[in-house]
Amino acid sequence: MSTSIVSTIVHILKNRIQQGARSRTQKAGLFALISFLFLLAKYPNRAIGTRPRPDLDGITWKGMPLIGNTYALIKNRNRFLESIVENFEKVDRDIMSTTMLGLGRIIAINDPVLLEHILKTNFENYEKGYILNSILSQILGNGIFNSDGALWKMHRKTASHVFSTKIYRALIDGAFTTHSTQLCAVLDRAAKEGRPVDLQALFLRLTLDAFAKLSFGLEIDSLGKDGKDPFGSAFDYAVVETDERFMNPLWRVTEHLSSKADKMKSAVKVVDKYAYEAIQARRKETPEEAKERQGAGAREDLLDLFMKWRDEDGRALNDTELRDVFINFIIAGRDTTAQALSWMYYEVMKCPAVEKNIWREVDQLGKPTYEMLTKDMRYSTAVFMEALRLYPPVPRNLKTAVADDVLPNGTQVKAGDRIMFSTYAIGRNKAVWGPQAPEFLPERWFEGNNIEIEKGLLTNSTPSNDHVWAKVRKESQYKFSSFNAGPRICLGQTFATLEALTVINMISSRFQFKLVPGQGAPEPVPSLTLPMKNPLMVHVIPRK
Ligand code: HEM
Repeated sequence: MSTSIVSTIVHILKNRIQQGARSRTQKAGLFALISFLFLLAKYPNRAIGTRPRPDLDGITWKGMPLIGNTYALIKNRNRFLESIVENFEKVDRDIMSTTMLGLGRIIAINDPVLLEHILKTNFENYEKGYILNSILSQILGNGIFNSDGALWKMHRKTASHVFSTKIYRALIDGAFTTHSTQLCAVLDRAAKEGRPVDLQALFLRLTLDAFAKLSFGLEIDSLGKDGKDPFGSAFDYAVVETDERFMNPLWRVTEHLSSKADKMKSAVKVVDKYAYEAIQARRKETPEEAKERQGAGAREDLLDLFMKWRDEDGRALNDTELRDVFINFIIAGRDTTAQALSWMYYEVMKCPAVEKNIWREVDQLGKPTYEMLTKDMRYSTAVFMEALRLYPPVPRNLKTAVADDVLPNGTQVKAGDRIMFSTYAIGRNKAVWGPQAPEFLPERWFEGNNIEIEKGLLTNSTPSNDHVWAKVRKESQYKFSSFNAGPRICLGQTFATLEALTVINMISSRFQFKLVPGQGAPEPVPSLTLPMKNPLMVHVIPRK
């Protein structure tokens, strides 16, 4: 319906109201109709509340009256990431403007140059913002993922002290190896009993145990227990439900009308219990007990550091604030690495040449050490990076512009616009990664290999001797953005890589995995991270 027709109808109706006396109901009905038609005229192809943006005409994805692109985005919710990739390919551009109820104008970008501008060059202008904060705060509170400005700086600065080479060495000798050994025992048992296992669930248990111990001194021991993992189940539920809010502008109402609000509350309560127990236990600890826990190196964990923090008035963090630290770091430390390992092993199981190369590498190495993981496990590092490129555990992100800005390609951004970028889509963008972008090719990570590589081309070379394997390519943070980039780059990048390499070293030297037939290709479930929808069922076969 064209704007001028609607305006004429509105005009006629207005006159009619003024002309004759009407009953109250009639007046209300007419008023509602006029308001509706007025809105229709004002928002003919974009969501209510958004401004017309003729400057974005060339990149705008035309929407429906009043709701803009809301329906199209919700319709694709279950394959949202794939649809981003497809839409960018369809328009053959790396920028797109849409509007959505609740989120307003969203400018989606798919280009490392634009990403660098948002994440680094004009970093101060793009914040997480109010909408993101209100959606995430029930689970993440005001933790590092959900904060901006001074609060974010406090979290970042305090936490950064935990990530040092000294700690990494201790972790490889301790938690990483201990938990990987425990995982090997679980796999051993499954192999002996001929019982398939869910590899994704096991990786999640391993990373939860390792990170809870390291960060908050918690002994969750989910790997050692059979049956349900109460923390993991509650946490997963809360993360998936939280993500759903992005696609539902009325989530506050609909959650209350269904049983979701109560279920969400219960899930958060379960998660909180772990956090508060750890905090209480630490508050009760005597100086002698603290000394014993920290060991000879007086190593402080995350909880120690955040409990020691004081603002300029000497105020310490309260229990709720410490709880937020816990939850934010658990999502960072548990889900991401476990999901990356799950997607990686899925790809490895599909490609015997890659599997063989990993074996060649790990079979000539002994027990993991810091030097070995950082220098000698180059092929495995490439395999892990390749999995992160195609399956980034934080697959998309949203920022809000604080003030007007102009992107390097000339696109105008107005204050309040949202910028959406999907690391998943950038990782599959052929203009960025070459024609073989959608393929799993660890070889692309080696210097000297151009993008036209053949799968398994290097199968017959020997990883540690061949010059081709000499150095893993260091890509720009904006091209390979799976760990984010700029001032908010992932704090746990080295932690995650070393943990994953320890796991790969220890399990691939002892076991081969084979996909249980008939389960189909894994699909990601829409979430804040990138879990597989179904269990990743594998047969475990001892190698030696
Ligand atoms: C493969 C594993 C991992 C991947 C792919 C990954 C990726 C990311 C990404 C994309 C972000 C930016 C998120 C955002 O701003 O919304 C991020 C932030 C962060 N990550 Fe990781 N991460 C991984 C593992 C870890 C681990 C193991 C830790 C902790 C030990 C960690 C700690 C953090 C922290 C603290 C931030 C917040 C940084 C900030 O906002 O300043 N990450 N990570």
